[in-house]
Amino acid sequence: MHIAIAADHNGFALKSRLIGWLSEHGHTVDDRGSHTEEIIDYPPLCADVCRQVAERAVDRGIVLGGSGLGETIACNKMRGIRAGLCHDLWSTEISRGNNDSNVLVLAAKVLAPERAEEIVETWLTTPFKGGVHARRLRQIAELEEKAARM
Ligand SMILES: O=C(CO)[C@H](O)[C@H](O)COP(=O)(O)O
Repeated sequence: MHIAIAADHNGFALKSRLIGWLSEHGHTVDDRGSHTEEIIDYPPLCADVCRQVAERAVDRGIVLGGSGLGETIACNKMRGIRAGLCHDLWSTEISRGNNDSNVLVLAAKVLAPERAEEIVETWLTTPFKGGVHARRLRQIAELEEKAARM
């Protein structure tokens, strides 16, 4: 897959490791920054990755922060984005199987690097189940449309 990835200062080190893992596993990675451990605000990084996903310049996005909570809020403000904050394999499977998440958010201050790799692998290989979940995603998309008109 073609994946855009970004991290703030808290996620920088884990981002570097994951870029290596993704490349070793045959994925094409677009590193959108940050490129240093200097303190940086995460919302513009989230917006950039999500724009790549929404415009289909890439297949999926990955964003890393300390807790990942603010990143998840920011990403889900972007039209067409379904971002999931995943700390374990079960929620990762749900985020793909039920929610068809197109952006994965990871908490660098919570996850061991090995677990982060397992989560990424699960997230990249779990298919969307469709069915009743497709109906619910349509309902979420309708909420997004209504909110845009408010
Ligand atoms: O995870 C995050 C947001 O959800 C950020 O990494 C975190 O909020 C940055 O905070 P600080 O500047 O205090 O390191």
